[in-house]
Amino acid sequence: MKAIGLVKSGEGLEFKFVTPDDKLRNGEFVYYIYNDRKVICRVVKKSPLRLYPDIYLSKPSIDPERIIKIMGINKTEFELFEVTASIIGYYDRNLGFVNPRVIPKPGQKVYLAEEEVISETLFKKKLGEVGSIHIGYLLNRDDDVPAVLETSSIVSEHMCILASTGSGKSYLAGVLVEELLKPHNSASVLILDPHGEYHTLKEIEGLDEFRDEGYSARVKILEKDEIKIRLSELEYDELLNILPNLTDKMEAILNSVYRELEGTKFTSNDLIDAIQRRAEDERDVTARALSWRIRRYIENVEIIDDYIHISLKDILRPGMATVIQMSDMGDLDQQLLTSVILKRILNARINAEKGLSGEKIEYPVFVIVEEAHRFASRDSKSFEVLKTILSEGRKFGVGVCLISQRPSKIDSDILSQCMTQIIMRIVNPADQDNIRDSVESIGKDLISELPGLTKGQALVAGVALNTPVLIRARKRLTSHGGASKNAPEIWRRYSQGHGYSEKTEEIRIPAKQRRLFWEE
Ligand SMILES: Nc1ncnc2c1ncn2[C@@H]1O[C@H](COP(=O)(O)OP(=O)(O)OP(=O)(O)O)[C@@H](O)[C@H]1O
Repeated sequence: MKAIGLVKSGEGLEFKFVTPDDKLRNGEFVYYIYNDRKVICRVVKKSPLRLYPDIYLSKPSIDPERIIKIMGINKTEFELFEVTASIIGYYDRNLGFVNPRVIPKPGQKVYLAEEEVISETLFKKKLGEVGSIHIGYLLNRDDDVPAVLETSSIVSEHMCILASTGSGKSYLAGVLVEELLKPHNSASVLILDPHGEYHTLKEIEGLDEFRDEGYSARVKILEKDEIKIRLSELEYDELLNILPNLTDKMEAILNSVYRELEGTKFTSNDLIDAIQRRAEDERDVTARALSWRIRRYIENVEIIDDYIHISLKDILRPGMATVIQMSDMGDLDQQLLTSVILKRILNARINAEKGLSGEKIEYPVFVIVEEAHRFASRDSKSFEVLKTILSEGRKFGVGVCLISQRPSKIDSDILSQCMTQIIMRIVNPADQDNIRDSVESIGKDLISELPGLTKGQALVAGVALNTPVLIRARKRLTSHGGASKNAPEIWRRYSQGHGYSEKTEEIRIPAKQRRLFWEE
């Protein structure tokens, strides 16, 4: 235990101490002793104790240190810092952080929190422990002090990764999936990937870190043609959403035929036949117009099929991540698919937990939704189901990680249910305000760090750890599928006649993995 400074004064929940340590940074953790307990504090401000008089600084050609020497002033005074620290509290296993409400006395020693103190107090889980996620390292340390999240908290109480574009969100999400697929988690993960950034996770299958006795993590990549939703699985509102400009009369007919066929595995022809049966005669304009719309629109939505249906058991399994690549789909298809899949996952979990009949998934599931503002805004077709999962999913073990560069577009009720937040560099002022409002647990001092973060750095807060920390993401074990393109490099290769090939090797999907659906 080595003291780094002595307390100067204090008030309320903050105190000041003086230190010669020029490496101590904002956000760093220090402690003082109270009743034999280590009271953890966060450095929130640091400034030189004594400033050089302006006159010394007016001549850049003369080193101010020389002037001080000539004048016989003690130089060390100018090398001391006054640091303001905010008290977090001592850590109690049952109560969490307890603020002793006693500020340290002037002259009392302040210590830099050692790695063991940090891992015991800031994080709920130890590195490599069952149910732990090694997300990165503390940002304010030169040495690698691991930052660890608790898996069960993110699955039961959801999380979000928010940042401006290019800040490293999907890179970090890749780290998260890697951790979830390590043997000590063996999670069941589904990734809804609208940009095709996660296929490189397939490399996991070739790495030793994801194997253990009897365990070997799997990653499935599903492309557009491999994903189908049976028409009869759509709810009435979803069906209505696909058919534009229905008159009231058409809507009334559609509603009544839907109710008639509900619960059966009906096809678009069954719908049309039922409409015709209701028509007054063969020339009934409304029935003909409605039938035409069904042929024109429903049969054109590529992911909807009369017979084939994606089987949840094929895509959700412990120790497996499935990436649904939606990059070749239109917006409507992406939202419908998200809505239907999430609804079925929730229902299958409810069925399993409550012992009801129907499709069941017996284990918790973690779903990563990239570009979440497109799926969790009020006008999205998948809004309702996401809202339900975010508010009720915890009871049934359906966890969600929302990833977005436009958090202000995500419905605030949904965002406020993400009880663990990873926030990276955010430049847009509207998004900064939105985060300040929706993330109560983070103090102003930490929010003010956001614009200054660089790629891969993040503020992590919420229930998966004991107190907010600034981190740098750990290095990925797999390559990153969303790496920024180096345009001049590519142009030069082309112009020099070498052509261009991505560095990342093509990820081969084994033939047996294509057997994903069942046909009835
Ligand atoms: N921790 C990191 N270490 C090294 N490189 C990183 C790290 N995080 C991100 N990068 C690199 O930065 C670039 C942008 O990262 P990433 O694709 O994760 O950003 P993003 O926030 O998801 O952007 P977008 O919103 O455009 O999808 C990539 O080239 C990635 O390889």
